[in-house]
Amino acid sequence: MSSNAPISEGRGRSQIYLSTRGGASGLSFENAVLQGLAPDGGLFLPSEVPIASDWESWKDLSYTELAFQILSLYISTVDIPSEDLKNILNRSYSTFRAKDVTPLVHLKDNLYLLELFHGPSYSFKDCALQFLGNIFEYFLVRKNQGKAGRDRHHLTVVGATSGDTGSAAIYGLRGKKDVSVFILHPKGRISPIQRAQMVTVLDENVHNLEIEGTFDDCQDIVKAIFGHFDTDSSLNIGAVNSINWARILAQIVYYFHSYFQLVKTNSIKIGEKVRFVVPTGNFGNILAGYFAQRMGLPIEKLVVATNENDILDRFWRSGTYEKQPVKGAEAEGGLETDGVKAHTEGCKETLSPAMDILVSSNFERLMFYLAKQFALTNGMDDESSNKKGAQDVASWYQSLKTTGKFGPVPQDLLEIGRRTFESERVSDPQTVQTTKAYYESVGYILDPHSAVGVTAAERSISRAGKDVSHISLSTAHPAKFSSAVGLALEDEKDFDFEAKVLPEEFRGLLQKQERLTTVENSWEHVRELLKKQVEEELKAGSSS
Ligand SMILES: Cc1ncc(COP(=O)(O)O)c(C=O)c1O
Ligand SMILES: N[C@@H](CCOP(=O)(O)O)C(=O)O
Repeated sequence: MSSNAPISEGRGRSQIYLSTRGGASGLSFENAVLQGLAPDGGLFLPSEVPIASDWESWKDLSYTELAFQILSLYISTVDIPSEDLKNILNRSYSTFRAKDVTPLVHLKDNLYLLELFHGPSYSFKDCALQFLGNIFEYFLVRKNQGKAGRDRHHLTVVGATSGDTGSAAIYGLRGKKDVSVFILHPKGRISPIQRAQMVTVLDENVHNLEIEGTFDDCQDIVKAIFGHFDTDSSLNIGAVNSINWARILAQIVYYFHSYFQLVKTNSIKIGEKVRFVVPTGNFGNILAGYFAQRMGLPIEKLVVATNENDILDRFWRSGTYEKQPVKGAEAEGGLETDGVKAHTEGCKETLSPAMDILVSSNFERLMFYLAKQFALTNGMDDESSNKKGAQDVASWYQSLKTTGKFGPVPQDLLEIGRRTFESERVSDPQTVQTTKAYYESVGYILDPHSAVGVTAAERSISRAGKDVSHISLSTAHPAKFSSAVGLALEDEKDFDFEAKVLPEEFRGLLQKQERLTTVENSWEHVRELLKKQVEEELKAGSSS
């Protein structure tokens, strides 16, 4: 394993972090992870994407050995010594129910499904959040050695969820010392099981806040809190959403792992190109695929699969990134879902609620790279292209904030992106149809997000042909979305949700004791609540 990235300051440049908006550079992995969001509102990125020139030699590694090889390219041994990183990875994936961590299932012909939901909370978020929980703990233990009471570094984690990040983060951080966790979710807009997975966790360091609004409102509140936190505050705010670089990093692993699984079953020869299809909301999962490709994995295309909240699909078609109210549900034969069926302020409630997102955080990271590559093709050197990329991103995101849109971006820049990305928009009726079709033809029960992906994969196959293998990412277990799955399969003769879908862990969950707070849709309000609660926890901690 090696990286052809040049070395500076004794580390690979891929182990030093900068902000997409140019306001921060030279950060260590530890600082990038603990800060979460850059002070200029940008997102952290490695200064360079490492090329793994001998990635093929990783073929027979176990999931955690592979994770170690990949993560070592981005984390210096100063940040985490190798033995410690290996231990953290072993612990993070020991909680998964599948031996392979992320098994690959053959659906039909050249279509494979990558099951990412075998972690504790039954969604793909566990693949990164078990790891993030453990590295937060690792950094805190190191910082707090020999310290007591108020001198200890306390991390206040604030996250927004449309249903899955919340429970994965809570499971990764519950009961951990020196951490308080606050998770914001949109009231009535997540499935009953997703809600119960969060609000029935009664550990004292876990706080669920429900907001009258959409996921984007929750995400905006989180970003505002990061942007406005008083510098003299005792609170060190940490991020669990995919704005945190560690989330993206850990997700790169399963792109390589699933590729090797195809090689090992002789479905492809090593070096052959494949397509990945990714149900997309905040653009974190598919961005990890982009890193895998840049590192050398033979990916022909990454297919973005959106539901009817389709800002990304519209971007790939037009080059303009624009928040826009979607048409009425009735116009497309919209269907009642796990929550409310109406849509407010442009965000429609669909059968795949975790993807009901208007603005995709991580798209900013991709835009940085596209702007940078565009600048390189125009003759700029590496340093100037970094500056130009950051300037473009800062101005696009300023425009998004003030006008609700940016673009159209230059056509040549869009074409650079289109070399790697394609996109598909999948409606609710199409999601239902695919769920039914796969149940009837191969007996597989897809969750609605994975059904969005498989629908997009079928369209991609019709373009790319039968010779290109497709790996479609399955992002959640169907039991989390009983109404949507029931809606698709209720007429099937032998379908029995309780017997065929519901895991033991979910039985009785909806009847358990709950703890949550309803909060006004205002970041100032949430900040005050946070400060008060953390102060109480710190007082209790220093007196115990
Ligand atoms: C089940 C499920 N599928 C897909 C997505 C979209 O993933 P991403 O936000 O990484 O694009 C999410 C959440 O974001 C999710 O919870
Ligand atoms: N779908 C997510 C939304 C948050 O995305 P993240 O990947 O940025 O944490 C969820 O389920 O919460």
